Amino acid sequence: MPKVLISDKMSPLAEQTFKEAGVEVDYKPGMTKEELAAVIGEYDGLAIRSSTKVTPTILAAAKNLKVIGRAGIGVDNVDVPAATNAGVVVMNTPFGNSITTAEHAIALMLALAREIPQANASTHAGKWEKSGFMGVELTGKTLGLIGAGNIGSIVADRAQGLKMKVVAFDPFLSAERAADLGVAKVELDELFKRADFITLHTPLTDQTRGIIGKASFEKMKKGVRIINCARGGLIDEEALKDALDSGKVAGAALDVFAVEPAEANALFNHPKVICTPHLGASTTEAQVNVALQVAEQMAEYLMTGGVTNALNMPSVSAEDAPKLKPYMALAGQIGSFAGQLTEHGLKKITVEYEGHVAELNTKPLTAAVLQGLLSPLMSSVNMVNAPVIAKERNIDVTETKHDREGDYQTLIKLTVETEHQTRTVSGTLFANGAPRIVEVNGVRMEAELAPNMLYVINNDKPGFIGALGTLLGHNGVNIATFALGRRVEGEEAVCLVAVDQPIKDIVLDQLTALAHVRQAKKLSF
Ligand SMILES: NC(=O)C1=CN([C@@H]2O[C@H](COP(=O)(O)OP(=O)(O)OC[C@H]3O[C@@H](n4cnc5c(N)ncnc54)[C@H](O)[C@@H]3O)[C@@H](O)[C@H]2O)C=CC1
Ligand SMILES: O=C(O)C(=O)COP(=O)(O)O
Repeated sequence: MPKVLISDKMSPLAEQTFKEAGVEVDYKPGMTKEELAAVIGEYDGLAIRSSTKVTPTILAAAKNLKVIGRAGIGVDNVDVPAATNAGVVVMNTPFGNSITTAEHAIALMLALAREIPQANASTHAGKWEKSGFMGVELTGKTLGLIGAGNIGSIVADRAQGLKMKVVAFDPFLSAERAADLGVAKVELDELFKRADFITLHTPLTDQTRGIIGKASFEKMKKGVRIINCARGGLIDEEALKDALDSGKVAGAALDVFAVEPAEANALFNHPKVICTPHLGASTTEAQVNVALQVAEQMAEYLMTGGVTNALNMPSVSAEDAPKLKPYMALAGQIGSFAGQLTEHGLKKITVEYEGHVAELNTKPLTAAVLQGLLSPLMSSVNMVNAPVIAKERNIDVTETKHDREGDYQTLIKLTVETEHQTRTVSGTLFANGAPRIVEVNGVRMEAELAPNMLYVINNDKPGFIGALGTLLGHNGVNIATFALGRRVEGEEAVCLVAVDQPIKDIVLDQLTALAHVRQAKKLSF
């Protein structure tokens, strides 16, 4: 039974959902990083929010880990490239808390406009400062939206309900989408120039870190108000403090901070700053959504291989997972077959899908082909990291689907180009789901792959098969199945032999020395 650790505070529904799906679960929020490193080796899955930091050290200790599930959106607390290299799927729940977070941004904008937290504190203190809190109206004001994705779009919609004009900067926002949202797509400097309020809704990346800094404040309107419910590192906090002190910025509302938990911060206690402790996603509704969804997604992956909302692997629906399963085995075998024969640097890999298989989601199959192909050549390759490894090594990977009717109802063909040669191998599935190799280097055959196999290229001459059988027999190796094919009579032939005993190197040397043998290799599956 797979075992999952929930290491951040999460709705009890997550635990319940795991149990109902047949997954063992431990709920231990608030562990130190040392405590986490000490226990993570026991688990197949790790469910987190934003507190747990999944570092390379944690991943190195996570010997059994297969999936990390983020009950929420941002995964900047997970070293995703390190997880990918370790073959761990990272998934999030991209929509479960978006409405709630957008509402928090709107709430902070209203609170900023009317200084509600400050007025509240003053009134509780018995000061009755009626003239001390002169606010501004939102109606007719311009809201500058940095990032118009899921949350930014909801903020734009709600802001228009408040009769604001919305301008958006998002390099990936199309003109059509901007028109649908009713926002004006602008460049960042133009946004700074026009906005009365600015709200941030981008992930924290190398491009967005410090997107609001010293130089940006100089381009803004005097009296601008800034809201950040995305990630702390997006704003240079020191520069913001200076801009608040100079009066350039009239107020800032921050839910997120460069360092969290933020127990000390240059902006704390500033009279123009409103703070909440990363509460954007903290509503009953959002926490139910993300807890249920993350547990369902993780359990599905661990129990069926279905993949939803993964950041480092193609999706596989629960419906597709059983259909893909026999093809995964075939794809892996074809890849492994070619990989075991590869002796030179890989340049180009083409995977062609024909017939029934072409109607399926072939992305995971290509990943399985790559895993099979690269595994004999390097250690620790799996479906998650194989496409990344291929890319890092400049191996050109192409996937093609053919509509055409071929000789087989379903076929996967792999072409591998190395610095020295091109090799092909094709396979099909029989009606019972059993994989068969049906072509090698243009030679047709029908071979079932077994744990111990011999691959021989020989001249198509009388006497060869007899000599091979005699040699194996003399060495106590029993032949289980024998597949043979050739393109042209008397020329090159390919022979695939399944044997019941592993073949010793000395037998392979004798075989290579037989007349008419061009190449002989042991293969294992
Ligand atoms: N405070 C909180 O509790 C919560 C914070 N968040 C954070 O909110 C942020 C936004 O989340 P979503 O809207 O769901 O993400 P999303 O992925 O749907 O949208 C992000 C948008 O940012 C845009 N973007 C990327 N690079 C950009 C750049 N250099 N300049 C301008 N725009 C850029 C993208 O094109 C995309 O449209 C994330 O950082 C997420 O972690 C999300 C949920 C709760
Ligand atoms: O979903 C996100 O990106 C969030 O920032 C929410 O964080 P949390 O789960 O509340 O710690």
